[in-house]
Amino acid sequence: MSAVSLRNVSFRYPGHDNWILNNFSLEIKEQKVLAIIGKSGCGKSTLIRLIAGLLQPNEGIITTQSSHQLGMVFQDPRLLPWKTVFENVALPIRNESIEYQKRIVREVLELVGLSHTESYYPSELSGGMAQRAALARALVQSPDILLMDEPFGALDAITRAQIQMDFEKIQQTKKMTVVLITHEVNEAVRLADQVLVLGNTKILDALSVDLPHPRAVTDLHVIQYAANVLNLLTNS
Ligand SMILES: Nc1ncnc2c1ncn2[C@@H]1O[C@H](COP(=O)(O)OP(=O)(O)OP(=O)(O)O)[C@@H](O)[C@H]1O
Repeated sequence: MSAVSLRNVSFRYPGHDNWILNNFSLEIKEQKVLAIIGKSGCGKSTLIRLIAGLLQPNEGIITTQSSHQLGMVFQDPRLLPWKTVFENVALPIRNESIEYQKRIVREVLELVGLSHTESYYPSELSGGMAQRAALARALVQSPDILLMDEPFGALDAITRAQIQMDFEKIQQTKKMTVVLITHEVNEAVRLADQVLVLGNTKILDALSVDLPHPRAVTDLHVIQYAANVLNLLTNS
């Protein structure tokens, strides 16, 4: 079953001649992680903005199952500096009762390993902690679909590996439909069920990653899949 479906979608930015997507079709399967990888400027962020409904296609149809709740995580955490971690994470549910906010925010903060930072301000967080807070803010509405645009791209290698491992665990419990944009082949293979290689205006290749979770980047099978993706990418 598809959570999101794109049928013959074409898109170009207003005032620009070049098509970013041209007659593009894609089925995003429910509860699976789809990683999108591709050269800089090929249209990955544009694709995610179209799925989020932040941009409208010039042609074609994008359908998201109507009951689905969308969450988004960007490369930068985009926390409000004058609000505490609790208040930032609670923002999407600020109209709910305080009791409800407390219960849910504490639940997601625990999930991302930030229980101790409830009253911190963003300036008191490390880059990895801030990104965890951004993830918590996206999880607070229990999204069925999580759109992630290079969510761990600005983090150092060790922090990134830790947050990937935690995200893998969260995904194993929550079973969201995830679209993950990444430049990191290892990250794609570690987290995704399917890796798409995007080229100018179209999908160049797709690879299913048929390995059990949790996956270690040092696992020989993971290394083999990563080599295959790298191969597709360099030949694209
Ligand atoms: N608001 C905009 N107006 C006009 N053109 C844009 C706009 N945003 C992006 N583009 C162009 O669309 C193309 C695709 O951009 P997009 O950001 O989707 O690529 P990307 O694959 O996500 O790149 P990167 O990996 O570098 O983040 C690029 O040529 C870019 O210059």
